Amino acid sequence: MASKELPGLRWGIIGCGLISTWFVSDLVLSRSDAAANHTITAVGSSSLEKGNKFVFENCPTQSPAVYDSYTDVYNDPNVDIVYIGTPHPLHHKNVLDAVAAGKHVLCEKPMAMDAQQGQEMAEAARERGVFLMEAMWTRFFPITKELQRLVHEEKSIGDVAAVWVDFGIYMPIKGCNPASRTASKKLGAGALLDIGIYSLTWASLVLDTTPGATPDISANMIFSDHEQPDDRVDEQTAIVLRYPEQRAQAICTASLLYKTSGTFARIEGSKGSISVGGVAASKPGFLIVTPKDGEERRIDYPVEGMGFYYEADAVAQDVQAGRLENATCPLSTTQSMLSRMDSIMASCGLSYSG
Ligand SMILES: NC(=O)C1=CN([C@@H]2O[C@H](COP(=O)(O)OP(=O)(O)OC[C@H]3O[C@@H](n4cnc5c(N)ncnc54)[C@H](OP(=O)(O)O)[C@@H]3O)[C@@H](O)[C@H]2O)C=CC1
Ligand SMILES: O=C1OC[C@@H](O)[C@H](O)[C@H]1O
Repeated sequence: MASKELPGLRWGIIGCGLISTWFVSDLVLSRSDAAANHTITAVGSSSLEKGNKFVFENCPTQSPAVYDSYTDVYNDPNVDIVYIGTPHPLHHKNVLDAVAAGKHVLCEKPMAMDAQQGQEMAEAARERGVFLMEAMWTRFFPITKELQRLVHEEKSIGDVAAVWVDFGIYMPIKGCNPASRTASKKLGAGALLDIGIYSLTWASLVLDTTPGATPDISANMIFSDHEQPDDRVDEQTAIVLRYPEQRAQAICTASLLYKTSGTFARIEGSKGSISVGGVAASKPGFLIVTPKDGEERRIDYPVEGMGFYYEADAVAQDVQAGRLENATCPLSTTQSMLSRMDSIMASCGLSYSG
């Protein structure tokens, strides 16, 4: 009975790859704490066979229209919002096409390949009057909100002086299928854009306390060993962010050469420290709060499924309320992350253009 009062959202999914399988499985998960009702009404894929298999395997309780084109999803009147699960270099076109058809959009991370693309996408959505958000799901976990409350509201570790964040996943470029998005530069391969974005996000969650303020950034990359310099992408990236006014710094790393185990972030403050751990820096699971003059405590946050429904529920509430952006992941934040990645890539000599 109660679920009838929840906002309902009808999703069109484009791209039937890995992330879309995770996302729709979570959308259709039966949950006691659901804050929205999600229906998958359309799926767009490169082939009908792939689209039908995707539905059968990941959301068999749904009866979406399955199309062998993305355009049909954008034009389907039964779709409120398009979820974009294609490789990053396609996001710009996919978002602009969906927006032009008047659809709201949730687009996988990174929303764009650079800040200029991001700006164009944001402007297009604003002009068309539709909702747009980057699917930075990590920001929506209850544990992430609790960390922010502890650091910024309760000030449980005092003034923060340093943040370390590491996202390592064992996915060396040479071990991947050269045609896959995790190896091919044309499809956006590289550690910074794929996983470094999460390390930068955690640093931002803790240290971006003044709206519009930008840290000084320096960075270094270790590149894949392609023979042609133009084909190389970063296999490891190390970034230093300095916030001189706050007397604070962050060290953010991303690597495709090892898997980070357990704790992936540590925040040091004048009154103690907080460590954050979990499956990976994209999916946090526990906090360890260590006050200088108190007892250490560990707080666990188990989630059902993967946890993509937190962002999806938030989006459904925004759309129902007529908001065009989400307060937890506004377009200005996406833009700021894209600008930081632009400057990191430029300083390290990595370019995806052309
Ligand atoms: N939030 C998260 O935790 C995660 C986010 N991601 C993000 O999602 C995006 C997709 O990643 P992932 O699902 O791993 O990628 P996959 O390669 O597994 O899937 C991408 C899908 O995009 C479609 N596609 C359209 N054009 C192309 C093309 N030229 N080459 C390849 N695929 C194409 C294909 O679907 P079809 O044939 O059906 O059209 C393909 O299956 C990335 O931007 C990535 O950063 C990825 C993993 C986890
Ligand atoms: O969470 C993640 O882990 C694996 C990556 O390849 C992916 O894109 C990222 O979002």
